[in-house]
Amino acid sequence: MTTAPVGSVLIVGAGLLGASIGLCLRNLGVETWLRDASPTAEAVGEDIGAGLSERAWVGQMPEPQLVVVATPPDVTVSLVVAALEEFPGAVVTDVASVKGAILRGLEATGADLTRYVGSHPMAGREKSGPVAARGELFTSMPWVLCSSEQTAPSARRLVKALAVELGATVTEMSADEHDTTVALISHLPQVMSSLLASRLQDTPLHHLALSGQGLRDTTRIAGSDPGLWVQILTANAASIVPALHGVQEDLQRLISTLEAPTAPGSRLDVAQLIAEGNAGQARIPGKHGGAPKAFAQLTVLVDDVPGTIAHLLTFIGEIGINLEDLRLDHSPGQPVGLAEVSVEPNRREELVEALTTNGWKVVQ
Ligand SMILES: NC(=O)c1ccc[n+]([C@@H]2O[C@H](COP(=O)([O-])OP(=O)(O)OC[C@H]3O[C@@H](n4cnc5c(N)ncnc54)[C@H](O)[C@@H]3O)[C@@H](O)[C@H]2O)c1
Ligand SMILES: O=C(O)C(=O)C[C@]1(C(=O)O)C=C[C@@H](O)C=C1
Repeated sequence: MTTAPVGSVLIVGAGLLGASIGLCLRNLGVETWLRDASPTAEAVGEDIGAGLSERAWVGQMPEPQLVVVATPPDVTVSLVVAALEEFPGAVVTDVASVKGAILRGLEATGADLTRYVGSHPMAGREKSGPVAARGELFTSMPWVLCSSEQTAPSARRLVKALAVELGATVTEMSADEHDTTVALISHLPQVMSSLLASRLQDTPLHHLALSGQGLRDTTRIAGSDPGLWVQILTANAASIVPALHGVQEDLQRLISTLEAPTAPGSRLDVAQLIAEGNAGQARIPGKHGGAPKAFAQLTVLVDDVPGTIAHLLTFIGEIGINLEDLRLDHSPGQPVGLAEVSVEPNRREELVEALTTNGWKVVQ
């Protein structure tokens, strides 16, 4: 990709997102520098191989071709403006989870935004900081680009090339369309997960010990950073509130129905509500951003000893079957794990046979 960064890249904010971008760029051989308000985050970023710490290499950082601001949303406007001023030859992007408030904040400063492109990788984790960074975080994940009326085509091309180089799939839309979209597909899930998990605060531990995968699936992102999410939710409140009203209506409907569960029509109403969930869930696209696709699953029993999962994955690769997804679980109190493997439906039978013939125990 000829338009990908060939000069150096400066990442401002060496946390989860910044260090993940750095790890990936370094793997691609791009000279990458890290700047963080926290000296520790900057040093850890360098230690994990996400880039060179500006503090540790005083005066040695060249003028970057691209600056990526990967800090919390509430400091993003001032850092973008500062980067545009400090590096007059560089394109500047940010990766904040809200785009409208940031664009309006930037416009209000009167800064020349021809070299600025807002962006948002739709990939992340419920953890913060450089230690949680992953070089492959963006592989096959969507990355939204929000150019403004002022954005120069060359700036847009460079940031698009960055996302593509990091393995992401680029979608372009206005900042406002972005914010309405993420209110439903990212911000509402965070709120629902947090509200659900908050119900567990007083639950006795021996009750929680019975939790199955359902609770884990629906509460993973409840572990997210409150400091970051207070900024995201308040900055996008105007788009989130209508989505919350929709949930409120459905909740009220369910409460009323379950208050009279045997009344005529109640069972149908409950079934309808669950079916509406089925219909929504089936519309979520699969891997690679393609059309929704149902993969076939099978569960393999794996000994809880080092290297077993690696053996299993190598075996699947060697017989020429593409692993579409993998989920690991543990049998409570047992020295075995359960590896749930997803493959193309037409390869499932072949895989089950190959695994069983070669001594693996397929349990489902
Ligand atoms: N966490 C996610 O899943 C995710 C996904 C996509 C986008 N984002 C966006 O990416 C941005 C960063 O999120 P994160 O999860 O990496 O957070 P993080 O807390 O892991 O990292 C943020 C880093 O920014 C640094 N920082 C704060 N103020 C600074 C300043 N004034 N100057 C320089 N550095 C400063 C912090 O010290 C920290 O190291 C946010 O805007 C967030 O909305 C997050
Ligand atoms: O997987 C997760 O931990 C996330 O929720 C990441 C997620 C998302 O909603 O997809 C969360 C917020 C970001 O702005 C982008 C990505």
